[in-house]
Amino acid sequence: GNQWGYGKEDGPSAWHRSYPVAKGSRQSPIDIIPEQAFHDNSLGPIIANYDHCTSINISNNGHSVVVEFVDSDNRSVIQGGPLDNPYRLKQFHFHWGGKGCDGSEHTVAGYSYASELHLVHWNAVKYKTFAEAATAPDGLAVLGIFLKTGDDHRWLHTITDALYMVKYKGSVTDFRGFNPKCLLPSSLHYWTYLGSLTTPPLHESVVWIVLKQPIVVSDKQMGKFRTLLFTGEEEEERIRMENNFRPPQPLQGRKVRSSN
Ligand SMILES: CCCCCNS(=O)(=O)c1cc(S(N)(=O)=O)ccc1C(=O)O
Ligand SMILES: [Zn+2]
Repeated sequence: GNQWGYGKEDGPSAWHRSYPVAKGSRQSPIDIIPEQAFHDNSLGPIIANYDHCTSINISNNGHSVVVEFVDSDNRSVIQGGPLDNPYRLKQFHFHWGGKGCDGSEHTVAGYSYASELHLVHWNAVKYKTFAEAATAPDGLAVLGIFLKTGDDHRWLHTITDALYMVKYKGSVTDFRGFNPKCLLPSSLHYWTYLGSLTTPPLHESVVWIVLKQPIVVSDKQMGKFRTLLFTGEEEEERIRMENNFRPPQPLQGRKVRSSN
């Protein structure tokens, strides 16, 4: 089957065996070097219209914790910036490290953050389904937001307080009325480049928009992510969900652009 993970045997260095695109020319994440990014004045601001979003549930898929949204219309979209049209919000999830270790996927001049939030959107103007968009070169737009540790994040509690209900792989529970705009930093300045999913199937279908300003969360809140398990309730072995991040991949001559 498609069992992949973040362990020694099934982790990122082994993914290429089942997913040869892992060695492709536009893989993610990458190390972003701010001084080498191209300031593109034609890059407008990112506009996230999440006020009419409808969250459905929160789940543990064995790789991360995921909040899914209704994406049957354009009620919650991201547009502007490098995007030619609105992209629909489908889900968001996180990547994080272990106790005291950082776990972001993108790095900034070699610097890792504690965690990285990914808001996944798809191009419903050009493609009929998410699955079709997920394999198209301009099919997905993922908004990446760094998390650094410090004070408590006022709104992240809504998520961390629900994690005990999705401790085990395969668990899902209702999660209504959550608006992810409360997880955005005050500045929407960003870097953007063409890349891929950072988990199998690693499709090279993502326009990445990585915000420069991290949000601040507490160590305690990060610790709650690490109470999740990679393993299911029925499994004997309990493996703590942590270090679920792919390391930076070769830039292969790609240009990283920077908004003002
Ligand atoms: C049809 C196959 C699509 C698989 C990708 N699904 S996804 O929601 O875009 C996704 C993106 C990402 S990522 N890190 O944004 O590339 C990670 C996991 C998933 C997931 O499947 O949960
Ligand atoms: Zn992700």
